Amino acid sequence: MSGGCQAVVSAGCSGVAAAGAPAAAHSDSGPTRKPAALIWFRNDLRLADHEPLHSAAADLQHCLSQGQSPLLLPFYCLDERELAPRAGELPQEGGLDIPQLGPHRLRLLLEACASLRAALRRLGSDLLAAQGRPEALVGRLVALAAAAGSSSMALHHHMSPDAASADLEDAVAAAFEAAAARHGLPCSVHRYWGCTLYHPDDLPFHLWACGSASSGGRPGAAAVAGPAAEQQQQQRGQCSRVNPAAAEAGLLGPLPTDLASVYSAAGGAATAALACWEALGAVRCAALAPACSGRHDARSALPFGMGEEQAVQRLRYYLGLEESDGHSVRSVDQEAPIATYRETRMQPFGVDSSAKLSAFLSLGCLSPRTAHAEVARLAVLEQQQQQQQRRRRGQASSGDAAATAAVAAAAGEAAAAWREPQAGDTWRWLLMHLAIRDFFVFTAVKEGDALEAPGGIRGRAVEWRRDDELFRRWAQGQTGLPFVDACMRELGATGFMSNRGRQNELCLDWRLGLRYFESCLADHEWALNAGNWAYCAGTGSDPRDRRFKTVSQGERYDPEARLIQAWVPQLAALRPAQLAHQPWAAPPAALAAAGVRLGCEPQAATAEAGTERQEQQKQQQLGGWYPLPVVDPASQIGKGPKQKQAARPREQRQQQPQPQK
Ligand SMILES: Cc1cc2nc3c(=O)[nH]c(=O)nc-3n(C[C@H](O)[C@H](O)[C@H](O)COP(=O)(O)OP(=O)(O)OC[C@H]3O[C@@H](n4cnc5c(N)ncnc54)[C@H](O)[C@@H]3O)c2cc1C
Repeated sequence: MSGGCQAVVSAGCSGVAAAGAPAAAHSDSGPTRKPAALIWFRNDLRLADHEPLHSAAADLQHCLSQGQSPLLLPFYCLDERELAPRAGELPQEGGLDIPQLGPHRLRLLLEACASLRAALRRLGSDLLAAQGRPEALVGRLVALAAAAGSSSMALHHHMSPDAASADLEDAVAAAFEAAAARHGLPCSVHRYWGCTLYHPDDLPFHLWACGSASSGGRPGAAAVAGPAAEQQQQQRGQCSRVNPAAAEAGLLGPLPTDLASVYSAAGGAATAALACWEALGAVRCAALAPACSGRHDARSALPFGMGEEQAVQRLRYYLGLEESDGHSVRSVDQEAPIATYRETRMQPFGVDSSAKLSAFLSLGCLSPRTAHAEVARLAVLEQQQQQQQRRRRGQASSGDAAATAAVAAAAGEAAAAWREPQAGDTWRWLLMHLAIRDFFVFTAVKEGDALEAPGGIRGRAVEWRRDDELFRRWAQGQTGLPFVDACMRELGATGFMSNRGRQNELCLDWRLGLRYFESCLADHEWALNAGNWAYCAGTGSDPRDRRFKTVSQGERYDPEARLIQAWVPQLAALRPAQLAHQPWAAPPAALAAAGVRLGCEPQAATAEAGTERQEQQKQQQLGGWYPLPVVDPASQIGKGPKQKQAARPREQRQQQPQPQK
C-alpha cells in the first residue's frame, strides 16, 4: 500500500479506526470533522455477523458521540468482467466461452442485493449499487464523499478466498488510495475474514505464505459463532444516513430484474457469452424467472427468495426452530428435516432432503457462524428438554428455573462444540459439512491457482480426454444415462444439482466441467467448486479414485427414480419406476406401454421443429425419444452389494446396447 493509507487486517471485533488513522495532522477529532467509511459488499450480502459493517459503524458511532457528522457508504459493484468468459486458459475451448457468472446465480445475486438494500433502508441507510468495475466505483465514491466535505476515508471489506480476488482487492485498495490522495484525504483500508466457520488464526498452521497479498499479520482471533455474532446483530442499528448525492450519481436507482439486460448492458463479450451459455446447455435465459419475481420452476429444489431473512428462515425451518417472544423454541408442528438429515442428505431429489443452505452461504446471506449459532440454540433446547424429562422421572432435583436454564445453556453450548458425528446424531452432521466447507476454502487459499492446474495440487501426469460433442451432450442432459441427464437438466433449468449428482462425470477433462459448473451453479463458490472437482478427478488432496458408477448411484440414492421422472419426461411413465434407471434394459412391452423409443429421433421429426410453445409442450409430454447411452452402460454399474444391477429379462441381457455416437 502506498500514500497516506495504512492497511489493517482485522480479525477481532474491536474497533479498528484508530489503527488506520494516519498522521496527527489529519486527526478526525473536532466537531467540524466528517469521517467517511465505505463498506464494500461482495459475497457477504448480510448485516448480521458482518465485521466490516460492524467495525465501521462502531467507529462512526464514536464520531457521532463526539458531535461529528460521519458518513457511511455501503456499496455493491457488479463486476462486469464476471459476466464475460474467463480469459481462455483452456486449450480448444469447445464452446465454453460462457460467462463466469451465469444467469441462475445472477438472479439470486440481484435478489440478495435487493434484500440487503431493503434491510439497510430500514436502518436509515442504503446500498449504493452499480455495474462496472469496483476499482472505478471506489474512485467515484471517494469523490462523492470529498464533495460532501469528508475529512478522512476508510474502506472496509471482507476478503475473498478466490485465487483471483487478491489482485482485485489490491487494485481496489490502490484505486481508493489514489482517489483519496487526489482529494488530499487521509485514508485507511481494513480487511476482514468472515466466510468460514473457523477463523484462519485458529488453525494450527499458517494459511498464508509470507509476503502474499493477504499477509501482514492478523491481529486477534474471532470467536467461532456464539456471542460475537449475536452481539453484532444487536448493534446493527448504527448506520448513519447515506449521502443524498449518491442518488444524483445514479447509485440508488432500482436494481435490474431482467437477467438478459444485465448481460447486454455489460457489452458484446457478455452478450456473446450468454448466447454461448444458452446454446451449450440448451436453456434460454428469457425462459428463466426474472429476479425478485417470486417465480420458480415448479420442480426447483431451491424455491426460495434470496436474502438474509430468507436464509435464517430456511435454516430455522430445517432445524425445527421458531422465534417466540424473542426466544428460539422448537417447532411443535412436525418433525424437523434435520432429524433425518443423515439418511436423506444424499438423496438427489426434494427440497428438504439436504439443508439447501449453499446458495445462502455462497452469497453470504448467511454466515457459517450464524448457522453454527442457530445449531447451538437447538443444542441448548435439546439439553433443556432432556433435563425436564429427567426431572419428570425424578432423576434430577427440581432446582430453581434460572439455574436449570443456565446449566442447560452451558451444556448446549458445550454440546455444539466440534466432535465427530456418530450414527444417532442429527445436527452434528450438518456442522460436519460446514467444517468440510471450511476445509475446501482453506485448501483453496493455500493452493490458489494450482488447484485448477490439469494435474492439480498433486501434479498428476494425466492426459485428459477432450470430446466436444460428448461434452455438449453431457451439458444438455442427452447422454442416454438417465440419472446423469436428469441432474444436468435440473442444473441447466434451475442452477441446482444435488451433491450426488455433482459427482457424476464422463472421464473428460475435468476442467471443462469445472467451468460449466461455475457458470451454471446458483451456489457457485470458486473454492468449493474447484476443490470438489479436483477431489472427483483425483487431483486434489485425496488421492483415492472417486469415480462414480453413475447408474448405480442413481439406483441407490433415488430408487423410485423421482429425479428422472421430474426431469426426463420421456421416461417418466416407465413402470416399475426403477426401469427408468436402465431403459435400455427394460422389456419392450414396458417401453411400448410408456411410449419410450430408444435411439436418435429421426431427422424428419426433428426437422419439424415447432414454435417455442410447441417445443415446451413436447418437453413436458410423457414418452418419446430418448438417446441410447453415450458410453457402455456396463461401465456405469457397480458390482457391490448395494449397487446391484437392476433386474432385467434374460433375453435383454444378451443385447448390451452399443454406445451411441
Ligand atoms: C463437483 C462439485 C462441485 C461443487 N461445487 C460447489 C459450489 O460451487 N458451491 C457449493 O456451495 N458447494 C459445492 N459443492 C458441494 C455440495 O455439492 C453442495 O454444497 C451441496 O450439494 C449443496 O446443497 P445443500 O446446501 O443442501 O448441502 P448439504 O449437503 O445439506 O450440506 C450443508 C452445507 O455444507 C457444505 N457442504 C456440503 N458438502 C460439501 C462439499 N462436498 N464441499 C464443500 N462444502 C460442502 C455446503 O456449504 C452446504 O450448504 C460441489 C460439489 C461437487 C462434487
